[in-house]
Formats: sequence, structure tokens, C-alpha cells
Amino acid sequence: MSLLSLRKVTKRYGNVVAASHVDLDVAAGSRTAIVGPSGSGKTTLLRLIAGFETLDGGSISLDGELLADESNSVPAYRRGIGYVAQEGALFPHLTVAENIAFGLSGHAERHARVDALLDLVGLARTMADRRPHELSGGQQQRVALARALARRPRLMLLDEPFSALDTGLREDLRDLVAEVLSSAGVTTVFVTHDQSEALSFADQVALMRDGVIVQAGSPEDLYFRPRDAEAARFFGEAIVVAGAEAGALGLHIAPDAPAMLRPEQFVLSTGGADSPVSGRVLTRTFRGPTCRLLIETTGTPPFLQFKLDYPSATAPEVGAAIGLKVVGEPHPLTAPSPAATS
Ligand SMILES: Nc1ncnc2c1ncn2[C@@H]1O[C@H](COP(=O)(O)OP(=O)(O)OP(=O)(O)O)[C@@H](O)[C@H]1O
Repeated sequence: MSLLSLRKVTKRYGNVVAASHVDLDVAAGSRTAIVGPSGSGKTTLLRLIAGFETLDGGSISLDGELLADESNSVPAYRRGIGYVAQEGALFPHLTVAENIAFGLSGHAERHARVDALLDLVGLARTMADRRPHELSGGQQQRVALARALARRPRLMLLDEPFSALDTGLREDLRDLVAEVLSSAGVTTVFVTHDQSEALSFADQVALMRDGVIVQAGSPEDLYFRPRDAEAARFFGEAIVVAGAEAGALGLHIAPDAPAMLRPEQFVLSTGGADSPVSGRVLTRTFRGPTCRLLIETTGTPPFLQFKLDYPSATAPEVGAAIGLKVVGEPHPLTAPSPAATS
């Protein structure tokens, strides 16, 4: 069942339409990622849901209750929504415990709740008396999460909460947050510009472009069945082929629409005598466990170039002849694209 519903949500800043007729449904207990290029309207959408901004059109409802439309707006503090921003959202003059307990009533209850929340977000109880400047960035974000959870929100909004952290820490904290939120059963909407974070953390991914949600669906939908070439490339390497290019790969696609393949749909073999398509390695970039190879087909023109990752231990050298076989189907794209490869 849908907990959060956005209907034709519109927000303008002067001439800029930051959100335009946005429809979005978020199921109870699920996690939705909002992704898209810089300036596409992700933060605006989150701030509208939180109640930090007013709507110019449309409506937002939570659990059947109207939160906002053109003429009404429930104040942010009455929405029962938790919000964790990128960084710096803690009160600097309050201790960790005071930050977490901010707004909670009852001394005894506050104390017990702070301890439970510190445990939940993996912070030692001895940190309760520290102030934010005595914590690392990752610890501060854990406190911010604990503070948002303290009020038992109906919905949690996360605006790039891990983006200021180093890669390793970022992944650890992301896994912890996923665990904490699902064990607490908290419905979550989060903004990220990191595609892999969106694909791994979310049940539903909504891709925004120029204030519009161009596609919303499961991570698999967005990755394997993107709507257009731009959406395809947003989620990783995409090989977009049309007409003769598809023929050169031995694929059958509709004549006037392009189609997309992911590089991992190409099975590469060295030697290549038995493979339907022949090619050679143009460049080879070592990346640790894998090498990124730039491949060019050599059989039937037009000759296509594309990149694919291959295990380093057995990666072919530059100039090596290879064989290629396509597995799975090419995915048809709705909008034509002039470029053949990414
Ligand atoms: N308070 C504001 N006043 C004027 N324009 C604004 C305001 N807030 C956002 N905008 C504009 O609205 C558009 C959407 O901004 P928004 O911050 O929602 O994008 P975003 O997708 O979150 O971007 P980023 O990934 O860079 O954070 C942008 O063109 C931005 O310049």
C-alpha cells in the first residue's frame, strides 16, 4: 500500500521549474531513491515532502492525510517526517545525547531512548557527552540519523547523507542505515547522485531530469530497461545500437528504434574462431581486479567501439584478436539517439 503519494507536484523558482507535475507513490516500509543530474530537482522534491517549501501546484499526502496542496500546508514539525541532510545538521552547542533527545519529553524516557538509539546506530554510549566537533563525519551522520529516528517518524528523508564520507566508510554506513531503517520498518525516500547506491539501496528508483520524473521503477527496470539512451547511460556503460550497427553484431532489432546492451551482455573469448562476432583490443586500462578494455569489432562494418571490464588475471593484451557473443536481448529505447556508443 502506498504511504506517500505525490500528485502533479509543481514548484517554480522564478523562471525555473524545479518540479513539474511530479507523480510518485512510495509503498509503506519501502526505500525509494531519487536520482538525476545536478539541478534536476531532487532536493526540491525532498524539501517539498518535508514541508520546508510550499507547492505551486499538485498535492502531497502521507498515510491518507493531505500534507500540502496549492492552498494548504501542514507545518514541517507536525508532519511526522525525519530529515537527514548531507552534513552539518547537528546543533553544535549541544552534546550528542542532547542532540538526539531534542524535542523528546520525560527525563527517564529520554535517557533510555538515547542509549537505545546510540546502540542502534552503532555508537558507544560513552560518546553521549561529546559535542559534534569532537566526532568524525561518519559519527556525526550516525547521530543525525539517531536524532531523526528518536521521534519515530512515519517517513524518513535522506538528502545525500553519505556523500561527504570516504568510500569505505560510506559503504559501511550505508549498509548500517539500510539495516536500521528496515528493522525499524521506516519508509524512506533518499536523494543520491551515486547510481550504484541507488541501485543497491532502493526498492524503487525515480530518475529526474529538468524537474520531471522521466522513469520510476525497480532498480532492475532502470538498469536493464531504461526509457531512453540518456537514462541508460546514467546507470552505467551502455552500448546503444541502431540499424546497421545492430546487424554488425548479429542482432535483430526494430528498424527505426535504437536498442541498448550492457557491456556484461558481451561474452568475450580469446582466439575468437567460434564466436559470431570478431574484434580486437584497442586499449587496456588496469583497474585492480578488472581491466577496462576498449574493444572494436572487426567483422562486418560498421565497426563498433565500446568498453567492457574483464578480470585482470586473464585480460587479453592490446592488439589481441577476440571473439564476442551477445547474451540476452537488446532492450529497445523509446527515444532515438545519434551516438552509437557511450
Ligand atoms: N531557493 C531557490 N531559489 C531559486 N532557485 C532554486 C532554489 N532552490 C533550487 N533552485 C533551482 O531549482 C532547480 C532544482 O534544484 P535542486 O537543488 O532541487 O536540484 P538537485 O537535483 O537537488 O541538484 P544537486 O544534485 O546539484 O543538489 C535548479 O535549477 C536550482 O538552481
